[in-house]
Amino acid sequence: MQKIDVFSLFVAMTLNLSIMAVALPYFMGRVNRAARYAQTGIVLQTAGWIFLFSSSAVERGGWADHLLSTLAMGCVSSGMVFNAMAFQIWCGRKVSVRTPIAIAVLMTVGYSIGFSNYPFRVGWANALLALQIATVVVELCRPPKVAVGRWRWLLAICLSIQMIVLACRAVLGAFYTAEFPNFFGPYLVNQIFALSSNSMMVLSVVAILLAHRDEAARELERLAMQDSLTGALNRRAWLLQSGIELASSVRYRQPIGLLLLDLDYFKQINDTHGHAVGDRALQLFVSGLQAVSRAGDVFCRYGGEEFCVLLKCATPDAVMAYDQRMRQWLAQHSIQELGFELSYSAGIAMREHDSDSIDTMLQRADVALYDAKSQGRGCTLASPVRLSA
Ligand SMILES: Nc1nc2c(ncn2[C@@H]2O[C@H](COP(=O)(O)OP(=O)(O)OP(=O)(O)O)[C@@H](O)[C@H]2O)c(=O)[nH]1
Repeated sequence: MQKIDVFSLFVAMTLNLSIMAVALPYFMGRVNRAARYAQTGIVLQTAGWIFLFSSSAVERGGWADHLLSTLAMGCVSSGMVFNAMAFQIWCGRKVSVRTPIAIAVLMTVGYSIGFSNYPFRVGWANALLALQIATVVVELCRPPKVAVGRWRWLLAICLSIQMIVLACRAVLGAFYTAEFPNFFGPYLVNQIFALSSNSMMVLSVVAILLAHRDEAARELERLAMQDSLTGALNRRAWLLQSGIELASSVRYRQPIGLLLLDLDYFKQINDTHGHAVGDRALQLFVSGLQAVSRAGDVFCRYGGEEFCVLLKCATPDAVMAYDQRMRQWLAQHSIQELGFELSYSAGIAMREHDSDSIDTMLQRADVALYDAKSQGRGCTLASPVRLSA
């Protein structure tokens, strides 16, 4: 252990961090907010270490040492804030980093004020950095809001190790100053710190790349399931989910209904008001479906200006009630938001036999919809009976 050269280990780590700080943005290309935060975190950590090295090259305790060391503390702690923001987004949470920011400010200001007192500044900086990391570890251990991979535990372990070593350095620096007079000296805790910092840095970057890959996979899945204009499920995703719901309705002997809705004279809307207004009408229609849907109702943009809703545990009356709520919602909102009345025709199909599939129900709903169009539009039919107007 005596042969381990702390200074060289930290130089190697800073060099690797610097390469990463430059290479990651270049190789990751255009990335979203979380990855940008993580990259910024790495850049700040790198800057922190460079300042720390620079401070060891100037007169010890002088103004340059004071300035460079304070900048180092500010960069390292704010780097952790950016990392914390990235981790929160990757865990599907809202960004909330008031505590890590408060600790970063408190640590940097306290460090600068107490700079001339070595035991104080070492104890203070290391203890608060350990505390800041603890808040990030706690966040990582909370159940995430989206499905995330094992990178979360990898990061939690890496950060916990860093936190323990920092806490040890805080105690040694503050209370055993004579045996621990500087950062790069050949002391056991420095050697452990240098070794763990090196390996944890490599593992943390691996975890960050894994988190980024996870997020990209989630985004691809979302794009594959969602209609990009309206945010509603697309036909493929709806068919998948509807198949499952239909099977479950057979298994538990529950009624299930399907409503196929088609906007009236939509070509005319596009021709008269322009394509952008047509797009807004589609988005408004989906807002309406969202507003009137209840738990268990699954809707999608089936294609063009056609939408489909599957209503679980719904009798024909419940499907009609849904249709009425939607017509009321449109009557209240369309003129106000679009400047004209938006109406639709619809067809209803209930599951009649255990052997019914979504396809057969869609065919029946389509026949009813065709009849509704033929009868003048703006109404809902469940073939062969006209149910509403
Ligand atoms: N703005 C916009 N228009 C779309 C989109 N998708 C399909 N359309 C248009 O929707 C129109 C559908 O026209 P039709 O099938 O004749 O339907 P319609 O005019 O509503 O006629 P009826 O259904 O019989 O009342 C076409 O002009 C399509 O170009 C879209 O994403 N945005």
